[in-house]
Amino acid sequence: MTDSATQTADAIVPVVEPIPDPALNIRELRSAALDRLAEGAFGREMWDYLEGGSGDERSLRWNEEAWGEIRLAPRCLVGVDAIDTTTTLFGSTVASPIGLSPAASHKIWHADGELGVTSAAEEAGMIYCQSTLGTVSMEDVAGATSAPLWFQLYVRRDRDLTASLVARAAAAGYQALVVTVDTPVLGARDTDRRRSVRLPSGLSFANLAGLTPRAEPDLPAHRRVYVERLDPTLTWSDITWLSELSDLPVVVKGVLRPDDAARAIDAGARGVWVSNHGARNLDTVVPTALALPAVAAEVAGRVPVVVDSGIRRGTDVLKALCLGADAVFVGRPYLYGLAAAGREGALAALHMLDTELRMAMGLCGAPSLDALGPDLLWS
Ligand SMILES: Cc1cc2nc3c(=O)[nH]c(=O)nc-3n(C[C@H](O)[C@H](O)[C@H](O)COP(=O)(O)O)c2cc1C
Ligand SMILES: CCCCC(=O)C(=O)O
Repeated sequence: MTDSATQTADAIVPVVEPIPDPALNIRELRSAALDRLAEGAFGREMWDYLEGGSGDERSLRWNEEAWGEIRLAPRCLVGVDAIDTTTTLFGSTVASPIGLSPAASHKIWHADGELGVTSAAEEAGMIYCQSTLGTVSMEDVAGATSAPLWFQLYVRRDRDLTASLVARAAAAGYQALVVTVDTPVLGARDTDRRRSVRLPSGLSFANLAGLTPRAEPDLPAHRRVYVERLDPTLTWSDITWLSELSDLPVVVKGVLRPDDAARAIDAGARGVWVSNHGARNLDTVVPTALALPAVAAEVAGRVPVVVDSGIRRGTDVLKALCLGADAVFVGRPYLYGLAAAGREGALAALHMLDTELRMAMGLCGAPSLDALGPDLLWS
């Protein structure tokens, strides 16, 4: 037996820090993100901005629950030794139907920021959609990656400035213009309102650098950061204008109703994105798992249907594909990874979802995406 009193310091104090168990799933990555952010000066503020929903956060809970509640009816004895998840969207063939939803200001969670995340998307073979409100410019993102890129547009009141963003996205090689239509005004994001969410010093909205917007209404300081960047006058005629403005296919993000999906296509959109913005805007809004089937039925294959909000497992991805989505995007999951461990954490999140999707496809007797259909859902 060792007498602890005679042990040397080296024997008592571990020389190497214990390595934390790597997170195995998005829930564990979420905990890791929370732990890491809790150490930083503005960590709690940044966590609340990442995680929060609007109002009483009912839709935030529903989003995840609604995917979870759909039950699977797997086929057996199909032969699933080779699983193929490749798909083609707007002319680009990608390894996975999972994509990265646009999210503002990645650098507030980790210095790796947008470049780290796009590098992870490239390695995972997934589409990255950059936000208008990125902390790295769209040109710098495009110059640093060969990942397929889409550009998310917040239409500005100043249409000349808006048109200049679209022209830059086209010139920089983005492959689609995602127009967010579910945020004409800001919702009841109570935690952000209480904490006056703002960009930490040293960071800026790089796409908007040097652009002076037309004078906008006077707002209290805490509402300026985001509200100034929204346009409550947006209507369907703007979708037509945008779809004629460049060759970029316009994808309308934030559709929840079949009649709006039909109007989007009539207005010139070449893609429909079913989203409730991760329940960050309108509380008690329908979860996308419930909205998707009717939208997909209305679209009927005329244009690609994308879905996001509440996807946390490969089984959620599989269910969305069975319900008619052509691609399934995630927001918070890769941001948890980014906040927990920068580029490597974001990559871990993408690998988790990809691995789980492949497992679910194998277990459901669906070796390729075209084998996924509503018959795999228990009714
Ligand atoms: C922190 C954060 C910032 C976001 N910023 C944007 C944005 O700039 N533009 C946009 O269209 N959507 C934005 N979204 C919404 C996402 O694109 C996406 O619709 C949502 O996160 C999907 O839900 P999920 O987080 O449950 O996956 C943001 C979401 C989060 C969590
Ligand atoms: C005004 C919206 C700011 C970015 C965003 O879309 C989000 O935080 O969800």
